[in-house]
Amino acid sequence: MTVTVGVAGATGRMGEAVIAAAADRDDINVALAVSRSPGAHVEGVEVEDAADLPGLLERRTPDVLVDFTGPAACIEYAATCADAGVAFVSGTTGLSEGGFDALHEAAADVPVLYASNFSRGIAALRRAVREAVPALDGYDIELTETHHNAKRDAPSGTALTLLDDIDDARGESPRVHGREGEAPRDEREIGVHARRAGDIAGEHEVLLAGNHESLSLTHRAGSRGVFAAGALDAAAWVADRDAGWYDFTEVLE
Ligand SMILES: NC(=O)C1=CN([C@@H]2O[C@H](COP(=O)(O)OP(=O)(O)OC[C@H]3O[C@@H](n4cnc5c(N)ncnc54)[C@H](OP(=O)(O)O)[C@@H]3O)[C@@H](O)[C@H]2O)C=CC1
Ligand SMILES: O=C(O)C1=N[C@H](C(=O)O)C[C@H](O)C1
Repeated sequence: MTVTVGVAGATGRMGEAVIAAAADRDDINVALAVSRSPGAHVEGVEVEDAADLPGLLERRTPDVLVDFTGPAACIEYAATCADAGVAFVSGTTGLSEGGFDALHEAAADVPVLYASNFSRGIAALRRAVREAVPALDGYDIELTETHHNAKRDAPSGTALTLLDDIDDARGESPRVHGREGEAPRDEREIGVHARRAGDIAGEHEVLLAGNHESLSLTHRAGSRGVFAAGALDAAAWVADRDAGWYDFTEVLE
């Protein structure tokens, strides 16, 4: 079965990667691409004006809209998809709690699949973290993420997901963002460090140290292609589901 997708944020780094990845697949057809900078062509696909999204969804009838934009656009497009009966897949990060509430509202009407990271390696890292944290009770934990110099949100969405995983595994811990001054670290705190440099696609390290040993769990994305492939796998998986909230881990089961 071929799944037809629309791509929101088509002129962005991820939008371009998604359209390029779709061009290599037989199971995905890009029916529509939008951004606030229409007129461009990405892999031969014409990028249209995001302001026309409601009408474009009605005329082109994609099965799924794949969104990599910014928080405001993500919330707006989720509601537009809910009105149009189009499934919504989003990897946009930087959403507030209210933003997630808005996505959950859309999930009452259409399938919504959200992931702060669409790489399989990060899914495996999350499992490893959930296993390591209780096994290394009392060890200090520090989380470091590194991304390209144009990334807007910090810490990354993936870092926030990993912090939630750590809280689930050992109870809520205070988060210390960067560190300066003279006080030693609190034994329960988690240091969170966000680095921005060059064109790094995305790196996350969870460091656990104590008892004269340390364990470093690290994931490095080699290119955005890895996220694009995961997002398209998610689009293909979610296209014919019932309305509801879905997670990338379900795609991988
Ligand atoms: N979950 C995952 O696996 C991944 C998630 N991401 C996340 O995806 C998002 C996009 O990242 P990236 O592609 O690097 O960002 P870019 O800035 O390169 O691209 C963003 C795109 O979204 C459009 N856009 C932004 N805001 C709006 C808006 N309000 N209305 C309409 N269009 C808008 C931009 O259009 P315009 O040209 O008009 O500005 C642009 O096309 C980020 O939140 C990032 O963290 C990134 C990689 C992987
Ligand atoms: O903006 C990016 O580039 C990325 N954003 C996501 C995040 O915030 O975790 C995922 C990935 O690390 C790349």
